[in-house]
Amino acid sequence: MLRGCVSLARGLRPGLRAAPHGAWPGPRLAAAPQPFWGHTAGFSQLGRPKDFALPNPSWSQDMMSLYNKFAEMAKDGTWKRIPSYDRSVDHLPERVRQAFKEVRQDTRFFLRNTDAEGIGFEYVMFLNPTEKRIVCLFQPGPYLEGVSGFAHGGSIAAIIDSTVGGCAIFAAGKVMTANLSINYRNPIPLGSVVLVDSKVDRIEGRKVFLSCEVRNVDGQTLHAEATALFIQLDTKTSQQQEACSP
Ligand SMILES: CCCCCCCC/C=C\CCCCCCCC(=O)SCCNC(=O)CCNC(=O)[C@H](O)C(C)(C)COP(=O)(O)OP(=O)(O)OC[C@H]1O[C@@H](n2cnc3c(N)ncnc32)[C@H](O)[C@@H]1OP(=O)(O)O
Repeated sequence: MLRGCVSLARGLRPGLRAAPHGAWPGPRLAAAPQPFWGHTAGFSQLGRPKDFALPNPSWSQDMMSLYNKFAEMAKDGTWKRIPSYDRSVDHLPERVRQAFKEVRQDTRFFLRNTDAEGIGFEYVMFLNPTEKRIVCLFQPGPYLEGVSGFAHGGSIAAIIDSTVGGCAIFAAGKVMTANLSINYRNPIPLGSVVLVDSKVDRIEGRKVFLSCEVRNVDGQTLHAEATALFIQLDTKTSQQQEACSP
């Protein structure tokens, strides 16, 4: 099974290649609380608060097996684990966060909206900078229920949006989702593990086009497939591989 997972992670999307990165505040948001994911620039975790994208006791054997496999592949730099925090601003490198000292303190990143382990979004993302691709290992907990026993479609959309969003940020800096189109093919059982495999297809001016597949661990079941369009908000901050620097 694990072999299947790895081949899935490596070869699921042979057509998908390459990309850079970035983040957000848009012109229309200038007067609003500053959004920020723009800086792909540093998936760094120096001096950061709790990193949620690390194993915890709620992770199933499948989740751990996949995590260990990707961690192994990360040793040569092919893949990079993306740290994950409970506030969006904490994803920014220190030098960038300094500019956000005035942002409100009561916010919470949607996918990390609970401290309890295992009941909500359990996930970890790995970035392949060369392929401009992010694979997210996702274990939906019981608080994500939609149809009895299965993950709510909105929660699936959220994890897809964030995974392709990570790719778009990496490729283009400050971005926002303009379009997300999802075909739900098979329900995702709560507590199971799926791979959300996303990549940048192409960039045309400010438009970043991406695609994504959600499959089970052996790759045989397609749970969902999606396409997305992200719009780059600030071309001046566009960066390419800087985000990959440690
Ligand atoms: C969080 C921590 C991150 C840390 C980073 C590292 C860690 C990575 C890990 C994890 C990453 C997590 C990432 C999360 C990701 C979540 C993202 C969201 O959910 S965003 C919320 C939902 N989206 C909105 O609320 C947008 C609302 N819409 C707007 O604000 C605007 O419409 C916007 C900015 C999208 C575009 O507005 P304009 O004024 O800048 O640009 P215009 O001129 O309208 O469009 C530009 C071009 O794009 C086309 N376009 C725009 N929208 C389109 C659409 N829906 N479909 C097709 N084309 C569209 C237009 O036709 C135009 O094309 P022509 O230049 O004329 O060829």
